[in-house]
Amino acid sequence: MSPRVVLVGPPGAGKTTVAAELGRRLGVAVRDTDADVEAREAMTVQDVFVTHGEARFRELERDAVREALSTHDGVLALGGGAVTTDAVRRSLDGHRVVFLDVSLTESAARVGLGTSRPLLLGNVRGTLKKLMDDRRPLYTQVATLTVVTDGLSPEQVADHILTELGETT
Ligand SMILES: Nc1ncnc2c1ncn2[C@@H]1O[C@H](COP(=O)(O)OP(=O)(O)O)[C@@H](O)[C@H]1O
Ligand SMILES: O=C(O)C1=C[C@@H](OP(=O)(O)O)[C@@H](O)[C@H](O)C1
Ligand SMILES: [Mg+2]
Repeated sequence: MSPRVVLVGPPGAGKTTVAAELGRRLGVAVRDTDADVEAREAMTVQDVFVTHGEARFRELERDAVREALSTHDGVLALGGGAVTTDAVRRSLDGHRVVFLDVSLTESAARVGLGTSRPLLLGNVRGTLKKLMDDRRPLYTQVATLTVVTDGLSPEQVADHILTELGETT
């Protein structure tokens, strides 16, 4: 069993939102590894970071990705930092992986000043810039398709992915 498509990309790229749209269009189930970690730990991602630290979050995330890649056959959204874990990148080999790309300006606007992304607390734009610069090679490495999402609605992003993947709904 393998997901129909896996979405990667930085915070604000629209992974969670576009996964839901793709799931609706394809009529398949949707999973998000952040939600899987939250369900397993019975706390928010933010609380996992505060209580157990980022290293523990990355282990839980790695396990959630492995589990979803082998048991889920719908659409799968990863957290933005999942690709920083070597084992996650290796596990994505052979899967259909879409990199949702986004500019710093648009990502910062989408993420806003909300506190739900613990890594972005404080200087949102500066932290996002460093994180996007550092991770770009990793997103590119795992992706089988890249979609630039600036100026597109989630529905338009989903359209584009379905067309590129040769899926008709
Ligand atoms: N293509 C888009 N255009 C405009 N806003 C978007 C788009 N995709 C997502 N958003 C908004 O940006 C925010 C972050 O989206 P989300 O799906 O949580 O991103 P991610 O999971 O990649 O961090 C949400 O408020 C969402 O409604
Ligand atoms: O970029 C990151 O390291 C993170 C992104 C978040 O997911 P989204 O990319 O869905 O916001 C979430 O996994 C956590 O806050 C860490
Ligand atoms: Mg998300």
